[in-house]
Amino acid sequence: MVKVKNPWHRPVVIFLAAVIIVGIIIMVAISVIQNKPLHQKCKYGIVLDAGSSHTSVFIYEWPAEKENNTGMVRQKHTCNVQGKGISSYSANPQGAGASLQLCMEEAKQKIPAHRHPETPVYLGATAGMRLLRMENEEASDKVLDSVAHSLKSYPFSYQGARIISGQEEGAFGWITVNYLSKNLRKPTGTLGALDLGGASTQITFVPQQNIESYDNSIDFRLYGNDYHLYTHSFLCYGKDQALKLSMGKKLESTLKADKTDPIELRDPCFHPGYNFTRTVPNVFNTPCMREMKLANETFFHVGLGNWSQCQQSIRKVFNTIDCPYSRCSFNGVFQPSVYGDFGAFSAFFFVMDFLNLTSDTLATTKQKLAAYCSTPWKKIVENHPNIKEKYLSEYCFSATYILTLLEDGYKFTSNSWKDIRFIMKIGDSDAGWTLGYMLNLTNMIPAEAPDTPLMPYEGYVTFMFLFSLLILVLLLLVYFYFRRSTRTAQKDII
Ligand SMILES: Nc1ccn([C@@H]2O[C@H](COP(=O)(O)OP(=O)(O)O)[C@@H](O)[C@H]2O)c(=O)n1
Ligand SMILES: [Ca+2]
Repeated sequence: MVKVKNPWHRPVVIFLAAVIIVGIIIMVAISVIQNKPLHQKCKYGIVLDAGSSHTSVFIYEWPAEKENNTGMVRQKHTCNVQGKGISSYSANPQGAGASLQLCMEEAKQKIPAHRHPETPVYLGATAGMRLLRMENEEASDKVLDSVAHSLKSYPFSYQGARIISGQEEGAFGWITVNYLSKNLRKPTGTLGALDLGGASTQITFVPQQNIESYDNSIDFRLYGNDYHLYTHSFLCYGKDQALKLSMGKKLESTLKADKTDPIELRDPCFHPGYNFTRTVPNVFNTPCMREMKLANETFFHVGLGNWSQCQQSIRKVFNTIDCPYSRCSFNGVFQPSVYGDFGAFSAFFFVMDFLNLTSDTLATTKQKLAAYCSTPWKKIVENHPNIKEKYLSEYCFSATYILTLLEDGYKFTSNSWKDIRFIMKIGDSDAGWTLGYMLNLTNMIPAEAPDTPLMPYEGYVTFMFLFSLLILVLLLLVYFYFRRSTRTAQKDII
């Protein structure tokens, strides 16, 4: 028996296999490290939404190396400032700045200290401050100075405190919902935006028809796509101001019909059994209405709980007769037909969600709301002992106002009603104008699409892993094949 030994081939194969495996591991490790730092570096931004009813502080966060990709910015934290909106500090402007302290201290805790100096902070004030500016410009300037002074005292990068326009509020709300829905880099349609505040309401969408009025048209180029938007903001048509408009009209007609003392305002939008004493200036203290010559007179606000009469009374705050264009929403404002899906957020969501009316047909919504409005006030209070009576008493009015605004104002039909999605958040982030505002001011939405890698990061890692595995299996197969054929050759020789 002659045994032929090949003294070199087995160690060589093992050595080669080891080198290749180690090579692959190093290659994968390097590509992982190169594409994604081990510790994700985040950047931050702060936006204060100074609304008519309250101020909220939003902290946003995004991975530092991906800031130009759609959908990468997320809401890290929100803080609700105690007390009312900044416009309520007109008689005590210092109080406006001081009111922000607790939430700004919280922001200091939430954002890593080494990022503070580069973190931009913006304050945008909306309809409450627009109204204050109309009423008393000096007072509104003092309030803005006060909040600016307060924000500058923090270690962040202060970028300004200003009253944003209604067009900006509408357009940035639209950018937010479409950015969060990742609609902006896809050929698919976009989501219209419906925002209901306390003092104004906005409608923004990509229409199919021509926009006949210059004021309602906004053009954007985002990620290489052109968007031609219709937007309008109705000042005084937020739900709190609309309540004043509507009560004012009812009070006027009550006074015309019957001058008896005491004045009793019989209101179909409030529950049966509801009875509160109010003063006339309490209803008329707004630039949205001309003053009534009834200084300090009190009246009884008495609920009737009749939904259809309530809707009739609300219709009176919309002028749907005069229209200088081919078509209008109301008050002579041009509006093309609503088109596509809509996200309805802020008070649209809060009110409809509270009443469990976010997913019914228009007809069912009306039926359920009619039943709710006719529920006695005593029962409503019993069912919700933890909610402030002021808020609780207004849901029937607010929801009826929402239906009337959407149907009679914006001309949604029972068919297009199902295109409205009542939403509060998309993913982790609230729907609202603040995110869009920050994305715009930090240039995080480029006009042209940024260069994209051939493969997304996750796909790349998976690909590398599977590819390495394949090479390994092939190597093993070759090794075993080689070993078997050597053994067979050895046997043959034996
Ligand atoms: N949980 C909440 C929070 C706010 N809201 C209402 O949502 C509206 C928010 O308006 P806002 O303060 O943003 O006012 P604008 O300046 O946007 O008109 C107010 O009418 C609040 O009463 C609500 O109904 N439920
Ligand atoms: Ca708002």
